[in-house]
Amino acid sequence: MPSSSRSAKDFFRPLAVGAPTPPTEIPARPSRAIHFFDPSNAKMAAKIPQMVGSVDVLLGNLEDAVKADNKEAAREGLVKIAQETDFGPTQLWTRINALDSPWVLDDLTTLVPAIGHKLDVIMVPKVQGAEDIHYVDRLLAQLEAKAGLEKPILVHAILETARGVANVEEICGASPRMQGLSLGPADLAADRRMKTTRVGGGHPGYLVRQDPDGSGEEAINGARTTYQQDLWHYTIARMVDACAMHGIYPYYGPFGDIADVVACEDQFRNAFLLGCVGTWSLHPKQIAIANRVFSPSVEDVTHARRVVAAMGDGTGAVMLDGKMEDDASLKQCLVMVELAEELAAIDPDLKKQYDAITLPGEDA
Ligand SMILES: CC(=O)SCCNC(=O)CCNC(=O)[C@H](O)C(C)(C)COP(=O)(O)OP(=O)(O)OC[C@H]1O[C@@H](n2cnc3c(N)ncnc32)[C@H](O)[C@@H]1OP(=O)(O)O
Ligand SMILES: CC(=O)C(=O)O
Ligand SMILES: [Mg+2]
Repeated sequence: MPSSSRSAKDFFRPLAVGAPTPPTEIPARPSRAIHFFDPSNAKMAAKIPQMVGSVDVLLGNLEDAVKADNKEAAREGLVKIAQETDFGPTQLWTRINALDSPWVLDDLTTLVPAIGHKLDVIMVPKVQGAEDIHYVDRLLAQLEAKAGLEKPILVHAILETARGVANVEEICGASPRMQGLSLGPADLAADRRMKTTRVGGGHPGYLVRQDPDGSGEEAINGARTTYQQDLWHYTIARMVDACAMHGIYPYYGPFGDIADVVACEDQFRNAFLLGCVGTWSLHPKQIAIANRVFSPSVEDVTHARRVVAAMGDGTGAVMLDGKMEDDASLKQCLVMVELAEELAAIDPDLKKQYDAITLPGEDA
């Protein structure tokens, strides 16, 4: 049951007369990389039409990282790009300004009538609780009705305040428009008064240390292995559970150390393994990393297909390569197989790789 003040029978009714009916299910559209661009930055904006087809989501950012003096130019720039570009299979998203900012009302009242028919998802920053989603939900319905839109615009919330994290389940269930959540590690760190100064990623001081080999000062000061820990594990795990419970999609967020492609890939992979479907890309070079990490490897798809084949009707237990497989490992393998199929449908390179897989006993 959605955590909404609306009754179950009203939950999927439009919130304004003439607005499109909200979805009862959120489609699983590939969104491995949500690529951010500043529509007020002429150099960046000029690159966007050429990026169509090479990235799953293009997101015109209007909030943080856009200078206050450029807020209007960013909004107008996004309208122009959206009107002039055929996005084909690539989704178009935007991140509006925060609900307590002086810009957000103009963001919504400009974008929905001008390009609402092209906008797939509106990302709302600094969401604190269901009340923020209810506000956006009603306003979007009114604007959609006025603009005569036929497809409802979906809503994505950024988890970047302590209150937002505490209310994560009610945020996910606040509206049938809810498409997903992203982690906002920079604002969240500030709001929690964490002692980091980075945009996402780890910290060398957040670690565990091997016990001393013996007792006394010499042992304590001796060589002891340390392991850096993931600062974001708890929040990502909460986000994944809340999203799964509500049938919506979790994403990692930004990785600000653009030069450190290795740690970026690790952070993305941790999120992928924990259940996230995608991440943000802040710079063109992060797109390839995200696409690689959030597409199951050929080895994983091969193994998953072998388990599916070995499990026959899907019940019972079998041994494969010395390991027990049963109904539950089959379900995990089906997650991989289905994701591979969804991605192959939009990514010809991946399709070629997955199509080339042959299982033992099959003809090559
Ligand atoms: C905490 C948060 O809220 S995170 C989300 C908000 N932040 C963002 O959206 C940041 C988006 N990204 C950016 O602003 C930029 O990538 C920066 C500032 C990080 C780096 O920008 P630059 O110093 O220009 O990077 P760099 O010199 O490597 O850029 C290479 C080229 O790629 C272009 N480019 C850089 N970032 C992007 C982008 N996100 N989209 C498209 N093109 C881009 C540059 O314009 C440049 O073009 P050129 O070769 O024609 O000169
Ligand atoms: C993603 C974001 O907005 C943040 O980390 O603050
Ligand atoms: Mg933020």
